[in-house]
Parts: sequence; C-alpha cells; structure tokens
Amino acid sequence: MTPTRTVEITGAQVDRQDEVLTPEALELVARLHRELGARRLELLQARGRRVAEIAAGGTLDFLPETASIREDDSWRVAPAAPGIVDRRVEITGPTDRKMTVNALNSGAKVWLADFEDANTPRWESVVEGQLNLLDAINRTIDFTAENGKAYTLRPDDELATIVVRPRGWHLPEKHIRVDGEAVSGSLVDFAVYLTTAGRRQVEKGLGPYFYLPKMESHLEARLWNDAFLLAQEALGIPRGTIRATVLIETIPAAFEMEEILYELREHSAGLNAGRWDFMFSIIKTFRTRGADFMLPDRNTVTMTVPFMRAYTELLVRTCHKRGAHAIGGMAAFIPSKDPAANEAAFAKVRADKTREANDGFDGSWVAHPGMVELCTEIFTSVLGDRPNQIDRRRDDVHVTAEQLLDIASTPGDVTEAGLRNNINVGIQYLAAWLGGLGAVAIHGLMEDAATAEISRSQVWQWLHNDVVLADSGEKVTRELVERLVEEEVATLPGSPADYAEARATFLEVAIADGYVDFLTLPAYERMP
Ligand SMILES: CC(=O)SCCNC(=O)CCNC(=O)[C@H](O)C(C)(C)COP(=O)(O)OP(=O)(O)OC[C@H]1O[C@@H](n2cnc3c(N)ncnc32)[C@H](O)[C@@H]1OP(=O)(O)O
Ligand SMILES: O=CC(=O)O
Ligand SMILES: [Mg+2]
Repeated sequence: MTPTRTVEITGAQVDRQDEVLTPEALELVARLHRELGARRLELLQARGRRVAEIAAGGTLDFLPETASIREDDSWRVAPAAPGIVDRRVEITGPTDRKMTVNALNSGAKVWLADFEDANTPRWESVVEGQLNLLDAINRTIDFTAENGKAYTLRPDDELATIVVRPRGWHLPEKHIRVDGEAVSGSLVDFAVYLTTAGRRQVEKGLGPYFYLPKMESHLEARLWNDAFLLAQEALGIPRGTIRATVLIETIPAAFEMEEILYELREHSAGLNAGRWDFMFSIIKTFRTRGADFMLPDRNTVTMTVPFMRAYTELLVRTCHKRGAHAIGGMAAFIPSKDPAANEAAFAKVRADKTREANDGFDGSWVAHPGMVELCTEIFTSVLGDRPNQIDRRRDDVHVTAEQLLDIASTPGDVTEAGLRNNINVGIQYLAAWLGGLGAVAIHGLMEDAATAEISRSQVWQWLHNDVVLADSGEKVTRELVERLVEEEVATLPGSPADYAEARATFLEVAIADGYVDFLTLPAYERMP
C-alpha cells in the first residue's frame, strides 16, 4: 500500500499566513522532511551516544578519519558574498515587527534575524517573524506602535543585511505535519524564508543568508549542505547562492571546525564563536565527570580563561586559513538607565570587542542598538578601510585537545550566591519564554535560551556531583535547591503564582535525575 502523502498545518490560523506558508514553501518543507528527516534523527541519536561514551570515561579529540581535510592546505571556502563582506558589527534579535525595524535601522552591517536563542517558537511568532522579514525586504513594514511611536525603515542604503538563524536540529515544529510526522523546526524556518523573503533577496542581488546554530559535528553540517543543494535545485536558484555562517557553540564542534567549513565550503560564510551555548555544551557534555569539568559561578567565567582563549584563537586561525570570516560573540552587557551600571556595561563591551578585534576576528555581535557605534568604532580602529581582516593568518596559534578541555584551571568558586542567581535568572527567563518572549533583560544582562541553559545546567551539575558551596559550606542537595527556589521566587515581581509554570519547568530541567537535553523541549510541550 502506498503511504499517504500529506502536509498538514495544525497551528491556529495567523493573519496573512498564506503569504509565507505558500504551496511552494510547504512543498519544500515536505521534500526536505522526506529526504533528510531520517538522517536528522540519526544524527540526534549520535549526539546521545557520544555523551554516553564520555560519561563512561571517554573524551573528545580531533578526528583521525578527517586528518586529510585538515592537512590539505589547498582548499578554501567560497569568496564572501554581496552584503556580507564587511561584517564589523552584527546586531542580533528576534523578528517581531518593532525589533525588525530597529535592527535594520541600527547602523549594524548585519542583522541576525533570530528564530533561535532569542526567540520563543510560538506558532504565531514563527509565522509573523517570516511575514516581518518579507515586509522588511519589500520595504512595506511601516507601522505605528500602541504608544503612538511610528516605525519606518531608513531611506538610505545603510540597512543591515539580513541573515536568518533557523532553529537548531533538535527542535521540532509541531504545527506542521508531513505524512503524519512532526517536522524539523530548522527545515521549516529555512524553507519558508528561502521560498519567500530569501528569494526576493536573490532578486535584489543579495542572497538568502543563514546562521546555523548548535551543531555538534561535521556530519550535521553535511546535512545542512544537502538541504541547501536540494533546495537550490528545487527552486532553480544557482548553486552556491545560499550562504551560511556556522556557530561553533558546542564543545564537540570545536574539534571539527575545519571539517564543518569543508562540508559547507561552497555555501560557507565563515564561523562564529557562540560563547554562551559553548559554555552550556561543556557543562552538558561533561556533566557527570566531577571536578575536572566543574565550572565556577556562571558570571565569573570570562572570555580570558584558558579554555575560552583556546577556543576563540583556534576559531580565528581556522577561518583565516580557509579564507573565511571569523565572527566574535555576544557580550551580554546592555545599556542601562543607571549611569554607573551603564558606564560599567560599556567598559566591559569595549574590552571584549577590543580583544576580539586584536585577535583577528572580522567583526562581532551586539545585543542592543546602543552598542552598535561602540563595536563599529573598535573594529574600525583595527580594520581601517579594509572590509575584514581575513588575510591576517594566525598560523602562530597552535591549540591542543588538552587546551580546549582545560576546564579545571578556570578560576573561581561555586557559591550560594551563584546558585541563587542561576535559580532566579532561570525561573524569570522561563516565565518570559512561556509568555512568548525569547530574550529579556534580567539584572542588567541580556538573557536568552543559551544563557538560561547554563543556569539550569549548572544547578543540575552541582547537585548531581555533590558540590559544596564555597561561601556557605553547604552541600548542594535537592532540598537546598527547592528551598532556594521558594526564596528566590518570593523576591520576584508579581505573585509567586505567576511563576508556577516556570518554576515547575525549571525544576524539571534542573533537578530531575534524568538530564533533559534542551530546556526548550519541555517548555515547548507546555506551549499550545
Ligand atoms: C547567546 C546568543 O545567542 S546572543 C543572541 C540572541 N540574543 C539576542 O539577540 C538578544 C537581543 N537583544 C534583545 O532582545 C534586547 O536588547 C533585550 C531584550 C535584551 C533588551 O531589550 P529592551 O528591554 O527593549 O531594551 P531597551 O528598552 O533598552 O530598548 C531600547 C530600544 O532598543 C530596541 N532594541 C533593543 N534591543 C534590540 C535589538 N537587539 N534589536 C532591535 N532593537 C532592539 C528596543 O526595541 C527599544 O526600541 P524602542 O525605543 O523603539 O521602543
Ligand atoms: O548563539 C550564541 C551563543 O553564544 O550561544
Ligand atoms: Mg547560541
């Protein structure tokens, strides 16, 4: 019997959805799902097998089977594409209407339009985000906010280039079912953008550009490359038009940077150092391995600690060896209305971007329009009139596996203050996420899915490794965490009842015996 071939939308009707959920978009989603869906699931299972090997005493290293790719000096990635040659400052943020206009107008060279860390994959946000991108590219996004403020795109040619970050391979999109199966959120975000706004970008002489998150191996990059090949061929778009920058933000991927560039070489737009998910991945991957992999309080881990230096230096070296952009990461400090806090935030971002520019990065990320000018100034002081410094080879850098895994020498303590902060931030973030906001300011810092993952994973790791807090001398136990959860929730604005669902989700991902791979998975289950 021939299996039934169906494409079904189960999400609530969203105004104007037919403009982005077109027959062509849905057909491409279905084709990608049918041809690549099984491989995606196999690769997700391979992640689990690797963690099990590490739990049993294994480790990570550069792969022997791909040594020839690393040793072959002859290959390079494709030359930089129009609109993403000069990337000295990139702003990131969700794709709601206001943020779309503000980001495009911000003066940044690139806008990372986020369906991932800064986004809640509510069905309405998934669809409206795509509509906002389409309206932005058609320059029809003008609107007036409820407070009367009018938003319109700047009239000059200085709009940021749009680079879309689809969801990671792990997240399903439960509102679209192909042949009765839930599809990948990554493939939905990719296919809908490509067939609608992305195709308009091609007509305008730019391209459909992507940032690819949370990958753990070059085989996952190969899967993306195969999705690009299939989609370009299906839509009659010339091969190599799509470009993608890969976030190196997992510890296994840090050992496969060259292989990832190689897999995507005709579509590659370089690599980015996604520091927050990188830290999350270290905790997650080595969570059962005791003191050798125990990071101190989240806010004390800086980019100058040895393992972070090893990772960022290797990233610049790898990119420039292959003719690719190396893009820096996110300093989470955002402008504040309090003058002292504001001055401190700007000083921290200045130091961060200065180090990146001097290390050879070609540009970096900011979370807020107020930081665009500062980042531009710092990179311009190093780049001058050059659009990037890809030709600055870092052959002086030699990074070993031991250096990438040197977590133990990170200075700092695990304290009750750190535990309380993780609980407080984790619950506040989850409350925002469940309410539809994927990025929020908490205690003067930008918080998103990646930083919240660190918070809850540290609690899990400290609890399951019997850590004793340096300041109070108490051991981290389930009872202690539950007591601090009650105390911290009592300090939050509103009533404790407002946090009931966030609190329950937090406890599920922070103290349960079984470790949940991503907090967004159970949180997504709680969403209609
Ligand atoms: C680990 C990672 O992946 S990092 C990348 C993912 N994370 C992100 O992208 C976070 C992006 N940043 C943000 O979402 C926001 O800056 C927040 C939530 C942290 C703070 O936002 P707010 O509380 O609105 O800040 P604030 O009130 O200072 O904003 C001032 C103005 O700037 C706008 N703005 C702030 N950040 C952004 C942004 N990233 N993009 C576009 N506009 C922005 C606001 O919309 C607001 O506009 P308005 O004056 O027209 O109302
Ligand atoms: O996506 C970026 C990160 O730091 O995580
Ligand atoms: Mg990330």
